[in-house]
Amino acid sequence: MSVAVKVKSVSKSFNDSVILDDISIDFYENKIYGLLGKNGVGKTTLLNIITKQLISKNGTVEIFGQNINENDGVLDKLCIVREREFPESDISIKELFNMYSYFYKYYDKKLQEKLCNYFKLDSKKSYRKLSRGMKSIVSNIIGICSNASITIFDEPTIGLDADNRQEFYKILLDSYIKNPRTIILSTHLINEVENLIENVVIIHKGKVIVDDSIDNISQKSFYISGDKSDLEKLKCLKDTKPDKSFGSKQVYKYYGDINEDDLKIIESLNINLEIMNLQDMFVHLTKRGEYK
Ligand SMILES: Nc1ncnc2c1ncn2[C@@H]1O[C@H](COP(=O)(O)OP(=O)(O)OP(=O)(O)O)[C@@H](O)[C@H]1O
Repeated sequence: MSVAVKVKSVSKSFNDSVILDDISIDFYENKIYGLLGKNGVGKTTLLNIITKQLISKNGTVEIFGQNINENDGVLDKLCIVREREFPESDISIKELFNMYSYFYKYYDKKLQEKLCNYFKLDSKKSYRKLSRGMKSIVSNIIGICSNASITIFDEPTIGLDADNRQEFYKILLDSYIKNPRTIILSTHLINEVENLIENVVIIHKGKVIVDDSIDNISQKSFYISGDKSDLEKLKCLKDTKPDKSFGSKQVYKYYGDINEDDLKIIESLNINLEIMNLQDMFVHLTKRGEYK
């Protein structure tokens, strides 16, 4: 499997505040990634560096093995869309679509028309006059129809109602099945993408703290519950606090490998092990100190 985007030792600071600290990530070809992180962690900054809209202090970005600073041409393989991508000029939606269809070699005009009808988008309308949600729909149509080898959606469902959010993910998956490519979804709405993404990258405090497949992650993410006196015997929970306590019962969230000794204790005592969902795992790994 070849690497579509290679981020190697990238760092970025703004006004002496380190946002990305020596980050390295391989985004593989034809996989769907979830890029996750709390507000202000640097997801957009990273995407801007990958798309050369921002220069990093050090490190390199390669697209299909080509350094973006040495070969501008490789950026043609990449499409990034976000709600605020387009200037607030009086350009019509149709003109915007035409611009993109001209730029992307495999742009799917037929699908664009189908999606415009489906979302009741009048392409003669000025982009500026669209609602926030409709602007997101325009961006998403461009991203899907671009058929770019690497397509990046930065918060694609901002402003969309629940129905349109579901529809977007369905259409994206359908398009991906017909034409597999590397898709990076940067989002806060983790529950929505959990069944769509194959790999997860989590950025926290300037570092990549998780870069793994959903399958591997689900084998390491657990709710562990039982009697306090039994749970105290587990080494993996040492120095951690329970998430919930009810009388003598406790529930812990745990991310990591469980050693053989702990597994034996779990089996022999009445300790319950359940797979934790991605959102809870994310919150668990990125939680801040107690609010006082
Ligand atoms: N041009 C800039 N000048 C100064 N600071 C910036 C600039 N761009 C981003 N930042 C700061 O860098 C940090 C990371 O911002 P970024 O937009 O990359 O975060 P994010 O993870 O995408 O956040 P969110 O999820 O809230 O959109 C923030 O503290 C932001 O204020």
